[in-house]
Amino acid sequence: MKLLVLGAGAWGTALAVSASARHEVRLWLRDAQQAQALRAQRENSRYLPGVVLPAGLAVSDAPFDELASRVEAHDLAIVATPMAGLRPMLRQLAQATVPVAWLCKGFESAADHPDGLLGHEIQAEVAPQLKGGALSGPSFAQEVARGLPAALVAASADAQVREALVQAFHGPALRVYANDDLVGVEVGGAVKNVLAIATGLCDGLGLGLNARAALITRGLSEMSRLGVALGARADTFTGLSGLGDLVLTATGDLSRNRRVGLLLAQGQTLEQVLQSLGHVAEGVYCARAVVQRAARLGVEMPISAAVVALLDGVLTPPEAVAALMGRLPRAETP
Ligand SMILES: NC(=O)C1=CN([C@@H]2O[C@H](COP(=O)(O)OP(=O)(O)OC[C@H]3O[C@@H](n4cnc5c(N)ncnc54)[C@H](O)[C@@H]3O)[C@@H](O)[C@H]2O)C=CC1
Ligand SMILES: O=C(CO)COP(=O)(O)O
Repeated sequence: MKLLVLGAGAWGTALAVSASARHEVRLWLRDAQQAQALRAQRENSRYLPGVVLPAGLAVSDAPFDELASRVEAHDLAIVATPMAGLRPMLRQLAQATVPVAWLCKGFESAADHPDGLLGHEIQAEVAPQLKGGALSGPSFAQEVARGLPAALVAASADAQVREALVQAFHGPALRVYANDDLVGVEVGGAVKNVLAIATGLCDGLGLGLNARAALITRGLSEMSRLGVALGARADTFTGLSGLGDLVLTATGDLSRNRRVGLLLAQGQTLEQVLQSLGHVAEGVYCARAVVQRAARLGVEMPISAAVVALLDGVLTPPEAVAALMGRLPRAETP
């Protein structure tokens, strides 16, 4: 297959490296200088240091407005930008006839769009003809790039997109499962980032393993409630993009979202935390949209709401914990 990966952060680069073993892959960057550095060093030292780019992996810095025509020379295009770049990219690719899948996990930030849309909702607005879908699931870029085993989920309402993703990325170290519940897969990928901030905070404050297990379990419950209200299937949330990615991101120290919580617990300001990360932490940008969409649907999301209050500086870390622990007793609902 011929694959075009649009965006060379940690995850786009890792997947391009992984797929290069079996396919012809072109990795596109918007920054010509960075592209030149990748070609010269055969390494993405800014976003994925220590991983050699295979000789067969091509690096492109074609102008953004030429992407629409260039994409047609490929069998599949992967949008590997953060959520903030998805809308402009899908608008650019709106006429593409080849399948297009995105990797970003989030709701569009309330700062970028008042409705806080998921990827497939953005697509419906700006590229309704496109054959679109999402590749998600528990997968730290550094491990996938090193060829360690992982399992992903290829989600789309369109079987052609699911099949293209499986054909492109399923291999000896990556299992790719198909799922037609795109809403559920996207909600799982988005909400787990917000919950990972909460779990990082919990661990950073030294609240113990019991508290962490409670947060993950009740977090999964609020993720599923929102997803089902948005039209997802409940069982998607016990799958790779729900429970799977929640466990990985909430407990794995490679997670940038978890790190946000850990560093806030140490007393750093959000600005200091974001400066030190050097990568995107989508939970920071979409937490407010998660809570606002939930509120419009009458869905209670107390953990996510506490994260928003923390990020806004309305509550300190101990106050956020007190707000959650001080809630009235209630029946355990899934
Ligand atoms: N790193 C990981 O292990 C995984 C990341 N993801 C998701 O993939 C998406 C990208 O994450 P990473 O590659 O890790 O991010 P990163 O922070 O490593 O790199 C971001 C890349 O996007 C580019 N970029 C930033 N803003 C942009 C914009 N507005 N338009 C176009 N390009 C833009 C940057 O130049 C950089 O190349 C995120 O939504 C993340 O949640 C999903 C699975 C695993
Ligand atoms: O989505 C991820 C793993 O599946 C990466 O999580 P972070 O963005 O928190 O690093």
